[in-house]
Amino acid sequence: MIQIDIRLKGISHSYGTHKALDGIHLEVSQGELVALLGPSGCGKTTLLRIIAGLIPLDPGHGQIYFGSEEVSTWAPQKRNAAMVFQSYALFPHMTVTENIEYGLLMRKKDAASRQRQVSQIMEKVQLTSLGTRKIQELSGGQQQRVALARSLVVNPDVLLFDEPLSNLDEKLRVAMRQEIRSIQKESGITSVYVTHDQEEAMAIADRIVIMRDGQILQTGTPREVYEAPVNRFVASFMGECNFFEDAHSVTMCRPDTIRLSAEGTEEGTVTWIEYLGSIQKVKLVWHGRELIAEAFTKQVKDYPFAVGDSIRFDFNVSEHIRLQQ
Ligand SMILES: Nc1ncnc2c1ncn2[C@@H]1O[C@H](COP(=O)(O)OP(=O)(O)OP(=O)(O)O)[C@@H](O)[C@H]1O
Repeated sequence: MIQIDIRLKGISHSYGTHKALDGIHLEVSQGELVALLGPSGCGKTTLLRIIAGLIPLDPGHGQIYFGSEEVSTWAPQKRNAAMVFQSYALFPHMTVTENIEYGLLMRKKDAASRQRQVSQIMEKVQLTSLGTRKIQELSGGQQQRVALARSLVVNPDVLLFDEPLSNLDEKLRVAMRQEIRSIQKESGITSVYVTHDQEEAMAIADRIVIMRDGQILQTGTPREVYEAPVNRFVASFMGECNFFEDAHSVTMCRPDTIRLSAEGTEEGTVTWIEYLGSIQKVKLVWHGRELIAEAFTKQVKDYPFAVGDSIRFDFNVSEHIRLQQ
């Protein structure tokens, strides 16, 4: 297959007077999966729909390239991009096979190649045994798999995911995101994946794009945006943090870098404990300010504490991350 990259240059979009996207520059490499992550209303869906061609790009509001082709004004069908939605958008009265075959029929493929391509894809997403079932006879996870198969079968150059897992329960979401990740890697289709779930983005993406108010704040690998966030917003969006501020700078540390131990040189008072199985979250007051720490439950067994106790801990200031204000 031919792998293509996606390049977005200076994309802007307004709904009436509201500027939903403001000069977005982004490159997605061949075979890469990039997640667009940000709070509700930051412009993720608008950007995805512009890439798909479902929202036309106004003249002078940027350019979109798929490989060496500028596709900015192309109709959605011509772009050969497939979308996977949270609402599945399947035909309920048709069988699994018919749903998957639909895109090939529209492209006027002959019966033999339709059958071959449909059965290959059904095997890949483990639907072979469910081919004759109607959509309403499937679970949410199985329906999502049909949606994925239906997108893959037409051999798209680009896969666009719009919060595909948000209708599923937690366990299924985790299983499906691993499946999507491995199918995407195996097929090597350049992909953009919209989510507002930071953990999902970290698990699935090669790189994460953090957006706010129609702009990109940071782009990086999951590790980069978690461990080296550029500012407070990105730091907080990627996980809990303790901020330290003086007149000249802001630094932060993640809760797991505060080490609770009887030998610790600092001392605080425990105000709150959240038991989460293998780890426990602990709030403590230290020199009049609140810190959030995290400890492995097996370590807590060696150094037990309760709310109201005085607790010892260490944190290494040299490990703190310096932020732009
Ligand atoms: N059709 C529309 N008409 C007017 N405003 C819109 C329209 N669609 C989206 N918006 C506004 O544009 C901004 C960006 O919306 P968009 O749907 O792209 O955000 P999002 O990051 O995908 O949010 P969510 O996570 O809630 O889906 C929001 O402020 C939204 O209210």
